[in-house]
Amino acid sequence: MARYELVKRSVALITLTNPPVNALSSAVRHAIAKSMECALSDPKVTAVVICGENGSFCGGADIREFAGPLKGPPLVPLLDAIEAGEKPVVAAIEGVALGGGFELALVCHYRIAHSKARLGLPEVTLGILPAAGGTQRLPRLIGISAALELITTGRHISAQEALKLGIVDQVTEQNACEVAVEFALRAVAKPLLSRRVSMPCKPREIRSAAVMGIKRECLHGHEQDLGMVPSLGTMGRGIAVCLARVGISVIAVESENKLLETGRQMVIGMLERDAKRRGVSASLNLLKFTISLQDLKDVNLVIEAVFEDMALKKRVFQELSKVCRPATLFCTNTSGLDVDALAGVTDRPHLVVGMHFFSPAHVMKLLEVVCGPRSSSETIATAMSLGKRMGKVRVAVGNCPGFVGNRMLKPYIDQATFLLEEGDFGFAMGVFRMSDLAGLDVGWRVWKESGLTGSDVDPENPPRRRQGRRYCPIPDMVCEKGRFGQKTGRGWYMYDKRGGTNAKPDPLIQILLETYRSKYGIQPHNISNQEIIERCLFALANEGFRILEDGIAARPEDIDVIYLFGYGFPRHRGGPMFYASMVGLERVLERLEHYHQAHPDVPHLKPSPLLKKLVACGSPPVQKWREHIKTMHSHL
Ligand SMILES: CC(C)(COP(=O)(O)OP(=O)(O)OC[C@H]1O[C@@H](n2cnc3c(N)ncnc32)[C@H](O)[C@@H]1OP(=O)(O)O)[C@@H](O)C(=O)NCCC(=O)NCCSC(=O)/C=C/CCCCCCCCCCCCC(=O)O
Repeated sequence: MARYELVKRSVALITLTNPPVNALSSAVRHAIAKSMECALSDPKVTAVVICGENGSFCGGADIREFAGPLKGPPLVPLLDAIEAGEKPVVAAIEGVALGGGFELALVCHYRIAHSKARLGLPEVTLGILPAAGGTQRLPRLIGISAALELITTGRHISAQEALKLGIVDQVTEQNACEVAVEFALRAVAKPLLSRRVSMPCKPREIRSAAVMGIKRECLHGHEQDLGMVPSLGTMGRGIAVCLARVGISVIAVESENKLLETGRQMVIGMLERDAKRRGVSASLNLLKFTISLQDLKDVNLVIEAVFEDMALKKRVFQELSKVCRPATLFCTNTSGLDVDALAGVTDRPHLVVGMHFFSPAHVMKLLEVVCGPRSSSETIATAMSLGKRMGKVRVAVGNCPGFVGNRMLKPYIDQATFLLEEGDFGFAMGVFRMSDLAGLDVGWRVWKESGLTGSDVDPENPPRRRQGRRYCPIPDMVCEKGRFGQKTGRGWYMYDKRGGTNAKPDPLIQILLETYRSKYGIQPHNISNQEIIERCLFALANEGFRILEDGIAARPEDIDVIYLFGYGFPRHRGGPMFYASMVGLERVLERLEHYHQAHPDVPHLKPSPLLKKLVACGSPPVQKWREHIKTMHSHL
């Protein structure tokens, strides 16, 4: 009922032999179980291929046995054992893989299909469910909506459709079995964890973590450890508190005893206040403070929270690679830098992931887990699970400048400053308060690094244009006056003291604006509330559509969660993407087209192709947008 042979010296070839369609009769199930046992226990065997005789993989349950009592080995444990095995198993699908046959293919770690093959779960046509794992594995492999459609219709799909959906790994015109054998040989050294469809990648248990921060001004310092001074900054302190209060032992890194003592007292104070509020005792025994990087040699995971500077972060990661165990995970707390570039300087790019905490880290709920192209599934799962343990709302996002939240801020802030330049709406908009809170120097530094402002800009360049598009230099002018927001007591608003939160309009900003407008001959005009809202929020959502197209966020709901929990988007509006759907995608498109026509030098106002596509498809509800997105990131 199944033939077992060794091919290419190391591949166990299991051929189902139950004509006419190699259905899973009791004898076939028995033979598969025996063959798998042989293959897994034979040291000569490094990989397995399962195929069917006479050009048919497997037609599912043997309908000839339906009339009698159920007998023979149950299918589910057999399939689970194939999937859990430590040797790669490849399904070579010719003819049909239906019902239990398809479920057998789903437990194999790879699937090769002949171009004429057909796959499907026809159980519904028999009045039953694909209960040998089909209802669980298929949605995990291709997503709930695509799987539901196949399960509830029972329709057969072609090999080409299966490839498009991500069910098979390769379609071939040649002998599928021969192709699968070659494929299996190449799969031998590869990790199997992420290929087991039913098992979401298991996160590692994190018992000890290190948090390190380094002050910006120490970038060019000359301390012994890193050639710079580690310091427990605001983010580092917040992260250390989050870790300790959920029972993870923390080593906090400092560079000198004075800074160490200050950081220690602040973290302990925060933990004690937190414990008092929650009526528990503070877990101070979990904390260790050190000035020696060598103390990190045994930790499971490091969260680097140094100043937002690529060169500095790279140096830190190079040093950490030398000190830490090869299996230690490296997380970078960055609000927008390239996680993969950092991974590239380490000896373990697959163990590097971004953890974008929001300040103050022990209060703010949101955590963007930034998946670099080389971050392994286990690394991502560990960061997600650690975030869960820390009580965070976690969203896995892709790696691009600013990730999701901060990338979307750019068009939003741009619109707010253009509106400020053009018109007279006072300072009623949240974006200016938010910028003062975050620190105006943060964006200023990013614009400088990207050549939008600063000494790299050609003096001949028109002041209100950069890189071929409209630019508003007013934020630079504010920063040039040393007005960095709340922390300096002056920004877009004035505050009663440094670090004060009581914002008042500042007549000096009004004067700055008037001088600026008269210099450039700008006639201020009244701008309606509607235009302010539309330009800011539709530009924000438009970037969200681009993020979805680029595969940086897996679904619109993720973007909404980021904006609700990290950026204070009004809850009752549901987030920028839901808001756009409530306004009506047609209306959003029409207004963006209108504003882009009026401001052709602002590319962010140009409607994104996905928005246009959704409108062309009749503006489906948010939950259905995913079906119209081409790029899918399997690890998000
Ligand atoms: C598409 C087809 C496969 C082929 O179509 P076509 O090319 O047009 O040819 P046909 O003329 O239709 O068929 C050719 C011949 O093949 C026979 N045939 C087809 N399918 C089967 C089959 N599944 N079993 C047996 N024989 C089959 C057909 O009768 C023809 O024969 P003949 O020439 O007339 O002699 C098409 O045929 C097709 O669509 N087939 C049906 C596919 C199907 O519905 N499959 C079943 C789906 S349900 C399923 O798979 C469920 C799986 C659950 C697990 C099953 C395992 C059993 C577990 C029980 C264990 C319990 C033990 C418990 C013990 C304990 O715990 O105590």
